[in-house]
Amino acid sequence: MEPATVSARAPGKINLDLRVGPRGDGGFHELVTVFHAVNLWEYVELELAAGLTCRVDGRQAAAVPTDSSNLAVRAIEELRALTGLVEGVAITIHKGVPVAGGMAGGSADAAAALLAADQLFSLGLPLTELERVAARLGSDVAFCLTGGTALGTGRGELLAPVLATGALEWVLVTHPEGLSAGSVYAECDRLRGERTVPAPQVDPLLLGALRQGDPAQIGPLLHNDLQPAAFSLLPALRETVDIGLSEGAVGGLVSGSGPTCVFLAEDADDADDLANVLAQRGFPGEVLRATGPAHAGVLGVADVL
Ligand SMILES: C[C@@](CO)(OP(=O)(O)O)[C@H](O)COP(=O)(O)OP(=O)(O)OC[C@H]1O[C@@H](n2ccc(N)nc2=O)[C@H](O)[C@@H]1O
Ligand SMILES: Nc1ncnc2c1ncn2[C@@H]1O[C@H](COP(=O)(O)OP(=O)(O)O)[C@@H](O)[C@H]1O
Repeated sequence: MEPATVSARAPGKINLDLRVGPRGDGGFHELVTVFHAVNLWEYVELELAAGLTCRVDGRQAAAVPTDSSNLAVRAIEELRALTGLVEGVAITIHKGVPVAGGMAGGSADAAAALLAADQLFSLGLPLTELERVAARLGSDVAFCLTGGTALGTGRGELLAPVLATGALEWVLVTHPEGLSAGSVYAECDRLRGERTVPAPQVDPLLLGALRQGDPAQIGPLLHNDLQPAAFSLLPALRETVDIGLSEGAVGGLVSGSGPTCVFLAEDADDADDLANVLAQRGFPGEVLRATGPAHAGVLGVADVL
């Protein structure tokens, strides 16, 4: 008997290093990025049902579409096209990652839906095949299938492991206004103007620091080429980053296309202290604690038939 319900979870991410090359012909930019998943989770439950439906609850759920533009719905549709599946599925998403926050929450939903569907329908697809499907859904989806700490190249969808040790302790400051990745890349292009942009390269010092697992070394090496564009579109973010750094973070920056700002602390106690201090500063968004690396996975099979 096939299980009737399967749940999976996938983490949100921070870009520890995001190097943006020139805009390519397809409109996408060549990237080199160090992805780092943290324990803010997207939970996706799939249940055998008639038709394909989607329900969303949790953080900022009202801002998430439930129609065929939802990335988890698109993930199931892509799998159906690939495998010839005809069964219907009811999708329930529980959001923990800020929406349009530069932390890949929608991508995590797509990734968790792929992991759960593979189990629900006993597809047994290899990771490489799931990554191919993921890449058709968005640049960050392939990383969200596994999480951890990884090097992304191409549009961000080509992955290689990064040798990283230890846990990293983060404080996150969200922003109530979302930023779309497309508009931030466009702003990055506008700010660059006619300047020649070199091929992107990861900072080897950061890779060395991650191997050591030393936050004090890692902090000053955090880098995001999209940060000036995010500051240009939402100037208040500059002050948020400055405040986090002045309150004792060992590093801080905008995550991906923003607007979430992330701060690295020396250890868990320092991160708790920093979170308490930042919570008093009256930012318009939330102050959250997170730890990385975090890993995606199928949670459990509930055989309710
Ligand atoms: C900026 C990053 C950094 O990890 O993450 P977020 O901040 O969105 O989480 C990613 O590159 C975003 O990935 P994702 O959000 O999956 O983007 P996609 O849906 O693939 O693309 C949305 C739009 O972003 C732009 N885009 C995306 C990836 C890339 N390498 N070059 C681009 O120029 C394109 O304009 C594209 O139409
Ligand atoms: N399952 C989903 N969860 C969140 N957003 C989604 C989802 N499916 C589609 N979207 C759309 O994608 C946009 C960006 O999503 P998200 O992944 O949260 O942010 P980011 O690209 O900044 O990491 C949202 O504004 C929303 O309209």
